[in-house]
Parts: sequence; C-alpha cells; structure tokens
Amino acid sequence: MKWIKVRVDYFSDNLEEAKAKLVNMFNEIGINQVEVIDYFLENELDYNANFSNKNDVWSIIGYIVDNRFANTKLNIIFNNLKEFMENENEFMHEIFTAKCNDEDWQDEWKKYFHTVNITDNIVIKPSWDKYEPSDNEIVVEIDPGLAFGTGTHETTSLCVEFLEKYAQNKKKLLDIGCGSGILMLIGKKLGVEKVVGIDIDEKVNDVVLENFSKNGINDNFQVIIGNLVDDVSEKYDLVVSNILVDVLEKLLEDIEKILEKGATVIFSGILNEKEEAFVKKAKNYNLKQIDRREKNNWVSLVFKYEN
Ligand SMILES: C[S@@+](CC[C@H](N)C(=O)[O-])C[C@H]1O[C@@H](n2cnc3c(N)ncnc32)[C@H](O)[C@@H]1O
Repeated sequence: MKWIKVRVDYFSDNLEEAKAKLVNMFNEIGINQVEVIDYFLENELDYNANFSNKNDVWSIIGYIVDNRFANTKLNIIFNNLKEFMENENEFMHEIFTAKCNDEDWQDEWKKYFHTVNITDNIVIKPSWDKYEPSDNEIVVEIDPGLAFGTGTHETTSLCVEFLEKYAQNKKKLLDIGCGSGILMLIGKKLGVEKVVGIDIDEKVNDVVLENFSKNGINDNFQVIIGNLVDDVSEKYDLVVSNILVDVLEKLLEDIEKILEKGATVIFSGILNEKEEAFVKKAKNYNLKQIDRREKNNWVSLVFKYEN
C-alpha cells in the first residue's frame, strides 16, 4: 500500500494544548496513530522553517493512505492548521509531505514505539524489544500494525490505569473501539474471564487475533466488527471506550442495553472543555460518575450504572 507521510513541525506558547489539538485533528480524519516527537529531527527532510529556537519545535507525524480520498484529507489538515494560526497568535507551524510505502511506514513506527511502563505493574512491549519483567509485572506484548493502541497515547494509558483499578472480580469486559486490542489484553491479564472488542475498522480483526496469539491467549475473547453497540446483545459488568467524545455521546444513547446492573464504565478520549457536557448527558442514562483522571487536557471518566 502507498502512503503519504505528513509531518507538522510546530511551536506554540502552550505546547501541550497544541499537541492535543493536532492529535485530535489527525484522529478526526481517521488517522488514529500519530507519532509525536518532542525534539527536532533536523536531517530527516529538507527544512528551512523560520522558528527562532529550534529546540522548542515539536513534530507530529501521521500517515494518510494514498488513495482518492487523500487530497480531501490533506485539505482538511491545511485548513485546520490555517485556522489554528489565525486563532492563536503564538501557534507556528511548517508542514511537510512525502510519499512512502508499507515497509517505510512500519520501520518508521518501530523507531518511536518502545517498551513502556504504563503503571507500576503494567508494561507494554513491542515484539522487537527485549524485556525482563520483575515478579509482579504484567507484560503485554503489542504490535499495533495499522490499528490504534500502543498505550503511549494519554487516552489509552488513562484507560489502563482505570482497568488496573476496577477490573478485579469482573467477569465480562467489552471494549468499544478496541483498535490493537491493547485494553482487551490488559483486561484478560488482570483476570477478567471473557473479553470482547468492537471496532468499526475491519483491519482490527487480524491485528487483535495476532496480538492475543503473541500473548499466548487462545480462548474467551472475541472481536466484533461493527458500529458501537449495534451488534451486541449480551450484557457486561465492565465496559471501556476510548473514542472521540462526539462518538462517545452517541454511544451513551444505546449503552444501557449492554450494561449489567452496577456495571463499571470507563470513558476516555474526552478533551477537558467537552467534559462538563458529557457528564451531564451521561446522567440521563443512569450513569453516576465515580472517578476522574486527566493528562495533557485528555480526561478519562469512570461511571457506575445505577439502574
Ligand atoms: C482511540 S482508538 C482506541 C484504541 C484502543 N482501545 C486504545 O485505547 O488504545 C479508537 C478506536 O475506535 C474505533 N472506532 C471509531 N468509531 C467507532 C464506532 N463508531 N464504532 C466502533 N469503533 C469505532 C476506531 O477505529 C479506533 O480503532
């Protein structure tokens, strides 16, 4: 497959906020996996930007499939960047594009994804890294392929923290928007009996199967390709969903049909300015907020189903 590599180098007075906006911008055109580099790769591509202090420049890289939709997606990126420039005086950027193929994409990705300790006890490891775990550590081996979910994104790591806190004694986990299957795997390794993942993206099926096989788990899991909970008939005592807030709000409208009484529901992917409206809407569906964490403007919320 052919790809267009899009690299945005940026500088802003508020780098964290700018990073969240740019990640969101890529996510909204379906690019779920981006690399954020907090140093400047001067030699990677021709570069002649006018930033005063190159050390402050960050880069964000995403890959667009080079098909007939590519130009539309690029135009959305250009327009968004123009808007950020107009609305925020201090936001400066340069954008670079380059054509590449599958192998380049996969090799590039390997440069940025290494073993990470998401919590004191949970470690995520790509297959190409070596790691000796200590006694209590749970190691999850993940190769994301083209699906989202390496654990390094704030929205995922917040889910991991909450799974560690709330998965004890749970029987069935549903991960809505499962991507690489990372949260399903962690749920399983934390002792949940059965885990089910749903994703609208068909390529997720193979990625999840491969990741479960790499971790030596062969039963009590299932992947459903579909939209939100449209194709789910069972009820769950633990649900996690890390998707953009507009999609989560749609999910709320149907969520009660898949919740057991007293179920724990973890939502992630909520930018903090959207949190209040989301919590208000969740109340209409008998969800009572019991926990909250935030990293770099991304909020994760935990609810108890009270009906
Ligand atoms: C941010 S990723 C989360 C992946 C993984 N669960 C994690 O936390 O790292 C969101 C995932 O939701 C999927 N998704 C987006 N809209 C969806 C929908 N309407 N129904 C099901 N899955 C959806 C995307 O394809 C993507 O894999």
